[in-house]
Amino acid sequence: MIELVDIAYVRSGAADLAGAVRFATEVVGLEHVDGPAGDTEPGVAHLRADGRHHCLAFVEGASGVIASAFTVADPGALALAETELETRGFTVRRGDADEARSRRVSEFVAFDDPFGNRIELVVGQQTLARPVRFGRGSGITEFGHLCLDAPDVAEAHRFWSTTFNVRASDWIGDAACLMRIDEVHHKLAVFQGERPGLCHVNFQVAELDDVFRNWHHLQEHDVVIEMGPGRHPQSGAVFLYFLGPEGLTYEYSYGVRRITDEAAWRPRYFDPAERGSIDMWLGPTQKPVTQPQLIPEGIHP
Ligand SMILES: CC(C)c1ccc(C(=O)O)c(O)c1O
Ligand SMILES: [Fe+2]
Repeated sequence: MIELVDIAYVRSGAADLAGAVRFATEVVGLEHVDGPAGDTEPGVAHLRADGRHHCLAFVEGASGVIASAFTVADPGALALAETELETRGFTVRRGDADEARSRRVSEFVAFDDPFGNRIELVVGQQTLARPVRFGRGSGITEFGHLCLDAPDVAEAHRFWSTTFNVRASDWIGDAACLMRIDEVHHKLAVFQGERPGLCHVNFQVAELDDVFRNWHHLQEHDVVIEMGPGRHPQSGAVFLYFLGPEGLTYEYSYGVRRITDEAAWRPRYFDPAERGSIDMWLGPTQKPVTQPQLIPEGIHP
């Protein structure tokens, strides 16, 4: 069993790098770490939401998700994870020094989950001591969760829960499974989708008011709102999903549940056909747009 400590980052290709960064900073509110005072790496932009050096990196090139990353405790745990994955039949590749540097980690390995989502396990993710210089006052407090697509959600849960310390917190029938790796109701979700890809990235905001202020801001900037404002009965969070450039769906949410009594929690099964199973406020719901998984030839960017 491989112990994940936290989510680390999402790495995405961007056909229009400047446009993707502009949206992430001016609309979403993230910090562009490599801005005027930052260290620059040609063709790569790092976006920050919390203590992590970045939680989103755009790499100039074809649109699509390159990888979704999780931290493990230390180099020993990474070496054990590498062996464990290979024993289970996965092809695991060690990132080289330049790739690790670009990810601001000391070491990482990459493999594809059984559905073709590229996953990276990292150690030594860089923390920045200085406060986040948010691009706008959207109220972001942290990178909340990431959601992947898989054609068979039950099978995806089987993979994640038997390979990693990942537990189901709640199910939305065969449409989605919300999974935790710590007290937070979910840091990983899987949504049913034909092909691998990134369903969305989530950012927690400080106040309920932030969700509604952001909603107005998005509307003023003609951003496509995919869902919300609404409230998920699973985590109890008030949510807002919107579509950014490069086909990347962002979610703001406020008030995610923490599961503090691990022994007492039992996953619940919501019926996706029940109105209200995704939004307790009964607003219109739709599957967020998925950013397709890029299938890199040879070396991952
Ligand atoms: C619609 C998706 C999979 C979903 C469902 C529930 C929550 C939540 O309880 O917070 C999410 O964050 C989701 O992204
Ligand atoms: Fe979400």
